[in-house]
Amino acid sequence: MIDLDSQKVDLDKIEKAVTMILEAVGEDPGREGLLDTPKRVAKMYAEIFSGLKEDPKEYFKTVFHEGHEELVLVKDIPFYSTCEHHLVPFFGKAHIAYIPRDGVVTGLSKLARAVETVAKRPQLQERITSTVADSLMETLNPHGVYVMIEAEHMCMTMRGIKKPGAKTVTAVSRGIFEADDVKRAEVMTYINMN
Ligand SMILES: Nc1nc2c(ncn2[C@@H]2O[C@H](COP(=O)(O)OP(=O)(O)OP(=O)(O)O)[C@@H](O)[C@H]2O)c(=O)[nH]1
Ligand SMILES: [Zn+2]
Repeated sequence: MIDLDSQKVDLDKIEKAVTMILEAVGEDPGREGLLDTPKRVAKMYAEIFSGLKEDPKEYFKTVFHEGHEELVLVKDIPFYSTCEHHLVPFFGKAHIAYIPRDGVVTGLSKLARAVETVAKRPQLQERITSTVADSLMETLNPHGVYVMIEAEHMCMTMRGIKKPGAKTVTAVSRGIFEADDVKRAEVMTYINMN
């Protein structure tokens, strides 16, 4: 499904950059505890940015014909992403709803896989929200898609304005959810339900 050859990340380049950062902040990259750090960080970046060369739309090619034309909602999907402005984490939960057209549904896990792929890039919360919604609209052509993401940004918590606990909510409505206030209110009720 995904071309693994295109996944190559320049680990050596990251290692050199991390060594330079350590030197620049006044650390000694040669001390015992830091010896393997550039290598570890390179591996970590390859992992947390692995979504850059993946296409979330690929997942929605797994479809079933179920005759179900009512709401499908997968909620509370945990995710971890990286803020593109500061390269520190932001994390939270994604909720994805859609109303299938002609009974075409995708695998439930594929919704979570799409979030995972899109989150594993240098990101903005708004872009994760709209990319997931648009990928689903473009592949499944459902009557509508509603995506809501709630997250805490470490760049607002551990540095800068330092407001731990502040939550950012982003939501995107496509298709019927844009036009139909009742449908949108219904899905928001389900998302807020325990
Ligand atoms: N819209 C949006 N902004 C984000 C996201 N993640 C981080 N930011 C913001 O990006 C902005 C970058 O602002 P700058 O003034 O360029 O950078 P800065 O001086 O480090 O800003 P402060 O965080 O206010 O200290 C900050 O306001 C962050 O809160 C996100 O997912 N979406
Ligand atoms: Zn940030």
